Amino acid sequence: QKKQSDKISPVEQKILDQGLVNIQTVNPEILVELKYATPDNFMKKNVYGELTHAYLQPEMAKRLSQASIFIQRENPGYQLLVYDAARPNSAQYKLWDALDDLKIPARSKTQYVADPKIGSNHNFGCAIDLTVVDQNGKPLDMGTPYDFFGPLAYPRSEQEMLTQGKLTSKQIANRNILRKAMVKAGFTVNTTEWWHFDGMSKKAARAKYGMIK
Ligand SMILES: C[C@@H](N)C(=O)N[C@H](C)C(=O)O
Ligand SMILES: [Zn+2]
Repeated sequence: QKKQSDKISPVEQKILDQGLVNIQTVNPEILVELKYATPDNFMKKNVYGELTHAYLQPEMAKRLSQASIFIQRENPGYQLLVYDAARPNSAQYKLWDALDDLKIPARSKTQYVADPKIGSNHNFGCAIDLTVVDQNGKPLDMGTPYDFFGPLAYPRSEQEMLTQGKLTSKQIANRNILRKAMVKAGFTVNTTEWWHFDGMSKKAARAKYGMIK
């Protein structure tokens, strides 16, 4: 992973002013590759501008740090790699609109991107997208890439995918390494995205925190 610049941009200063923290200041062992701040994402463009660090609410960052410590203790050499954390609601609209270009039917859109009018837990600094890397810094094989929008990525469909020979037991075991650490730290699993974890319900996040615009 590339060394991130230490410079704090105005958009990031606003996020810090809302009380969020840079997760790498809480635990520098957590790796970050903010996909939406690069063209390497499903929209093939940077939609984050000068937001290049991963921010979370302090209690979420603390829990993520616990998950990282757990992963490293149980699997020496492995580390968490964060793909996304706090996401401005303005970017949520861009993700939502981009699903139309992928021809995702309107009725299925919320399985993959939360409706920006309601807001995603990412918009409150209470959700994380991440994977695990091995001792060589290589992401574990989870059966699909990040933001693969379809049943192969659904935790709820893993047994079916295994039976159909579309996922291997090793790929499911790799997902379980990530899930075990995140659940132990108090996060909940998303049924349609193996990489996405929530720290609380959307209702609770909205009641407790302000939206990142
Ligand atoms: C788009 C994907 N990375 C994601 O985070 N989806 C969830 C459902 C969200 O937008 O909250
Ligand atoms: Zn997510």
